[in-house]
Amino acid sequence: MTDIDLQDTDPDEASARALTLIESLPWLRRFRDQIIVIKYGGNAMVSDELQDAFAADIAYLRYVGVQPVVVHGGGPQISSMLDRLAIPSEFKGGYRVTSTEAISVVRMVLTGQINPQLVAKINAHGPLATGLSGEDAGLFGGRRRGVVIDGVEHDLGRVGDVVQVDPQPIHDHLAAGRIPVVSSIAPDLDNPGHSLNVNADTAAAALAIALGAAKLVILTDVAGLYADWPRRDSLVSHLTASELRAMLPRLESGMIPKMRACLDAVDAGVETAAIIDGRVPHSVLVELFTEKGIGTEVAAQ
Ligand SMILES: Nc1ncnc2c1ncn2[C@@H]1O[C@H](COP(=O)(O)OP(=O)(O)O)[C@@H](O)[C@H]1O
Ligand SMILES: CC(=O)N[C@@H](CCC(=O)OP(=O)(O)O)C(=O)O
Repeated sequence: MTDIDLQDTDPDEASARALTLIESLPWLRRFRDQIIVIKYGGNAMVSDELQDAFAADIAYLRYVGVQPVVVHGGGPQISSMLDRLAIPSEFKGGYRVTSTEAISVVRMVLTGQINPQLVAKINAHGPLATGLSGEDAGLFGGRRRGVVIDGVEHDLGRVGDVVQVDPQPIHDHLAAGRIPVVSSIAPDLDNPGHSLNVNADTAAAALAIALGAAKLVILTDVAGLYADWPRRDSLVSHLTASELRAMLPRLESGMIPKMRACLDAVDAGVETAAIIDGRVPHSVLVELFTEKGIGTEVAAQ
């Protein structure tokens, strides 16, 4: 046993720490046994410190009785691998135009590199996480999509939407006490044997809906949604689904799939969806277990 020097214990500091812990009580109660889908974007993975903090948050959720499900992206990591291999890559309307050559690199980076790396980081806290891709056990079914920019339809190549989800493989892992970590690749339903590159925000929303998740949390590289981007004083902390619907046509590039994902999730019955700053270590815990949260929260009302 360690001796505690009572003279070193500052009662004010101890109370402040206790307040932070007790503030989490209603949220621990609210989310206990609930499924929460957390989308981890490539921009929030840029340092070992951030990845370690994220992995600790996910393990924490599991140990307090939440059922976390992680969906990850890796846009910047895919871009740098495509650059190294001299494969051209461009974005249209927030989606990567993905050639036949590029899709195998996307799959290699997401399912082959980022996914096992994240699983290993979470498993540093116990034998908890298991990796899977949207191609495993019929989890996702995808269909190709294009994008409309200024009224003109653009082809995106091997890019798709998740149009079908079989939540059973995820439920099986959750029932076994595991944390599923999912990469955003889907089999092409119209072209058996081929895969599609799915935006990870879109994949996370489809999974949250199919699982009946209590909340969707999306980590990104800004403090949240700015009503008047890039004016720093226009950060929105809470908005309703109808306010977001009205704002959607005015949003730019990367924010479009993200806010669309939040809206789709809330419209389909996920109680709340939040965009949070993945550059802030432990932002997942702050969002879930404090009264004020962090970032932008979307709710039906
Ligand atoms: N209204 C807005 N509010 C916040 N960020 C915005 C907005 N419009 C555009 N952005 C841009 O969207 C980016 C986030 O999208 P993206 O880069 O696709 O993120 P991620 O890689 O996390 O999926 C921000 O870094 C910011 O530059
Ligand atoms: C179609 C499409 O754009 N797919 C994304 C998939 C990865 C992703 O979404 O990663 P982030 O979450 O880090 O942005 C891409 O190729 O970059």
